[in-house]
Amino acid sequence: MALIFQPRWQSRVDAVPWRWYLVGFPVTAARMVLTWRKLCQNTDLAVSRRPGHLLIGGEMLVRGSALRPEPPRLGPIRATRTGLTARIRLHPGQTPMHVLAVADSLMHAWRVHSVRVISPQRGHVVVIATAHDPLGEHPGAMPVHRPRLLSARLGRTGDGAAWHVDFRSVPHWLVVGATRSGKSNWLATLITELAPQDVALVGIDCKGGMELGLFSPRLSALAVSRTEASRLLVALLSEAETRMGQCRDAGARSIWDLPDDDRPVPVVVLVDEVAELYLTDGTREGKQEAADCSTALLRLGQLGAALGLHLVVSAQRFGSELGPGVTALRAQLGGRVCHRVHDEASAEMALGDLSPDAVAVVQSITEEEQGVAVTTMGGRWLRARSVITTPDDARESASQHAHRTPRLALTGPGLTKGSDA
Ligand SMILES: Nc1ncnc2c1ncn2[C@@H]1O[C@H](COP(=O)(O)OP(=O)(O)OP(=O)(O)O)[C@@H](O)[C@H]1O
Repeated sequence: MALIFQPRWQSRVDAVPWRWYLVGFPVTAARMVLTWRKLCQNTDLAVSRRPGHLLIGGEMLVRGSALRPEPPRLGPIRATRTGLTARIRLHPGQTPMHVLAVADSLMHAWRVHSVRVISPQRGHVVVIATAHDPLGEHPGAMPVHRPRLLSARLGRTGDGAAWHVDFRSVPHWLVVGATRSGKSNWLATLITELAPQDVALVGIDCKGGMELGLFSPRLSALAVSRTEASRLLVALLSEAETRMGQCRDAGARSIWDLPDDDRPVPVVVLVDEVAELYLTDGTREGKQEAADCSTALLRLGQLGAALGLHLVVSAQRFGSELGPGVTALRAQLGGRVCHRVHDEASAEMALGDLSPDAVAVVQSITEEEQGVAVTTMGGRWLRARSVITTPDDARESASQHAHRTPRLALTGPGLTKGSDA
């Protein structure tokens, strides 16, 4: 394999979107200035002013400027890496909602991919335009970065920023998507990002371990059937109780308040296709196992955040039809990622309780947009796309970081230990 060394300055220069700065931006800015008056007239953003002087005599005489609708003042237009920003001074009586209402017209007139409107100061709005859909391109490899513990960079968001998942701020996640929508790739990217960190990874993959088995060397435990999953979840609950006792003895409210040397390793529990845990074969044992799994997952969701036990649950559908406890578990999974889904109900289950607007956006994701998802971030929703992690990348990362796999006292009889799977 030939290694090509590239100086750091050169990679920085290559990363600058020169074409946009030199050609795209000047053309778009000129288009904005030239079409501004007409655009405002057509969208009712322009308002008519009274003429300057009005004099009425015996024989009527009217003086003053003709009634000409005045557009709001378009301030400086600045280029950004992904598009541009422009400041607009509103007329008296106008609010940011007036500009927001015509965002679609701005998008078409300026020929940009999307337009957002924010109001950093009363009487002004800033329009943020994105030139091209950053999620439409192949996401490519992510630049090397030093992740914060329990944080992972998964790809890019629709406004061109890095897509981060941080378990310290959002402890549990639900990942929904139809088949071939990109859920497994998302999980694989997450695991690849967490693998170099001092974190224990535990897998539950009741489809025989076909997805998470790739990461066996880096998993502290892997359950590949519902019976194993039920035992593993019980073992995790007893780990939660041990941690609770440890925190209680030290007078700490969470493991993060414990001294560094005493702090137990954070655990991320990854559940691939959670429906497999809930579906029963009708037997008494099957029903009992499903109920045990449901209760244990719910308790982990309720207790885990402070104890460094985190859940990532992936599902094609995640609704009350799976069984009792699902809606309560969903309420614990504050982080949401919803890929393309088959029906509105699935989008509603994933995002409806957090953001009704996002449900419509999920339904616009096409089959070609594999890996594109709508996610919640800092109280708002965003479109985002994960980078591609191939099975080879997954295997390589797992074996490269296998030595970091913490030993947890979780493996009971019948449980598949990660490195033996
Ligand atoms: N971020 C992405 N960008 C481009 N292609 C992607 C992305 N994520 C996934 N894909 C492609 O989409 C296909 C399906 O992805 P994946 O296996 O992750 O879907 P899935 O939702 O897990 O499907 P299933 O439920 O059937 O396992 C793969 O061929 C993968 O290469």
